[in-house]
Amino acid sequence: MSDNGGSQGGGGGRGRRGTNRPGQQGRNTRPRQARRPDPALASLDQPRLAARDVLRAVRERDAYANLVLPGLLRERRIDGRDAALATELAYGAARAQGLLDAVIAHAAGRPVEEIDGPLLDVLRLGSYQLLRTRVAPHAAVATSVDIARAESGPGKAGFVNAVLRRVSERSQQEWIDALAPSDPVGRLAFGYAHPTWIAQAFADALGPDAGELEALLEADDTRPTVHLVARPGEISAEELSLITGGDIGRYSPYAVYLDSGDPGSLEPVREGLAAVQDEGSQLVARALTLAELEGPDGGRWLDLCAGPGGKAALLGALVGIEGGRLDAVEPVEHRADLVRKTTRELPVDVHVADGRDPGLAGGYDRILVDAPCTGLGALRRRPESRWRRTPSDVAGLVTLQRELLASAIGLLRPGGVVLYSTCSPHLSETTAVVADAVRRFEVEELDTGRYVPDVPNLGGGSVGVQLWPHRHGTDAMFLAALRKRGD
Ligand SMILES: C[S@@+](CC[C@H](N)C(=O)[O-])C[C@H]1O[C@@H](n2cnc3c(N)ncnc32)[C@H](O)[C@@H]1O
Repeated sequence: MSDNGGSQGGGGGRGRRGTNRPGQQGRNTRPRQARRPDPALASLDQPRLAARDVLRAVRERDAYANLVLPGLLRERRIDGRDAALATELAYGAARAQGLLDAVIAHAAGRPVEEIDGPLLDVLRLGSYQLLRTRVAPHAAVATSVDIARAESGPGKAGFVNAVLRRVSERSQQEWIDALAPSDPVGRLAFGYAHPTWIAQAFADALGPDAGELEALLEADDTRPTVHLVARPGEISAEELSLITGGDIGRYSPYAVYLDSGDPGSLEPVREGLAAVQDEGSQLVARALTLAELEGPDGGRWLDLCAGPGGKAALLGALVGIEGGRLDAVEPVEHRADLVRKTTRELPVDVHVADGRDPGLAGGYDRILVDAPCTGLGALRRRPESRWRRTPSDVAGLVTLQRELLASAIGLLRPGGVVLYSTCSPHLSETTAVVADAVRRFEVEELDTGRYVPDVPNLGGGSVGVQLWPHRHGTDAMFLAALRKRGD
């Protein structure tokens, strides 16, 4: 599913107002109940132990690193530089897992599946430091061996020591030269820690600009800047920038970029005047408001896939300025709750329903279909997700995307506009879904680039607009505006 995030890809983040990422429902995202402190672990390097515990939660219980880590840091009172180190190591090792595992397997002389899980976590942590940070090699090895010894005994610690020493014999580039596949896409994918099928999907979406694949993968292999949205009618981007010290965004009139720090601790975020939201998501919501209708805008707007509510909050604020109302549909109860919280005090009505048949009267002027998707455009924000997704995820999502877009078109009034968006650039989820709708229904595609004004480099694609991390610093959001033909 697409996201949002610290969460940004699909809308809001994890500020006090409680936004969450799409696609995270049903996961065990809470830090486990604090265990009784183990005296053997108390003497270990605490930031590294925290990072290791995050890797373990990701491996053992399918947890999301970016939701587990903040709780762990709070619970263990790890802050300042230690918190920054734990964050860098946990997210970095989760993101680079495929590359690290190939190196570990080679150094250990066996597939990683044959290495005990708890030792593999420690090896990933140590290898990440050796290959991708400036941590001194002896410190990377010694701290990892200490963790393995405290938990698994001296024999296992010896194994960790031997493998990490072998890893340390080559630089990251030397390992890439030795182990990467020889085909160009596979090689880039390996070096920038992406599954090859995802790099290939990116290359396909770049099309004639596929020469940018390396720049894209590099941007996608880096921790992103946090983007804030200044809620219209509550605070301006200028005021938010003054209060937070962040820079005003380049493209969205509501965006402010934060270099560092915990956005949840900022007063405007705590008070609900601002929230974490990728600038690309802001542009998507704004594009719906700018698209040209035929006939006047009656102020009946609909967000058909609203949870957790990042875009609904922006749309609710904007429709409210014109005296209109937004209906927000979300089938997952706890995500609908997040929409309610995020849109409190806005002219928004939340409906727990399936967007394919939401039971609402038609005749909407503007509809957003921010469809559930693979989220391949927001991998930067969800460190481990690239290693969880599989090509087989795509087909089921495409069916749902087509059905949701068809439902939206049915709910539009003639002359009304639907904006279809995904935080995935995968062509099956983007241009193919739109082309299918244009073929099957009485809709015309509008020139979507006009609704993201002043955003350069939108490429020459024939359908919709594709934003890219390496070009725009946003998640790889796709958007296309369709207008229903008049009677
Ligand atoms: C990409 S997210 C939307 C993000 C949201 N627009 C935001 O900005 O916060 C997709 C959402 O669609 C919801 N969804 C899944 N199946 C759906 C369906 N059949 N009808 C409507 N929404 C659905 C998911 O639960 C998820 O919350």
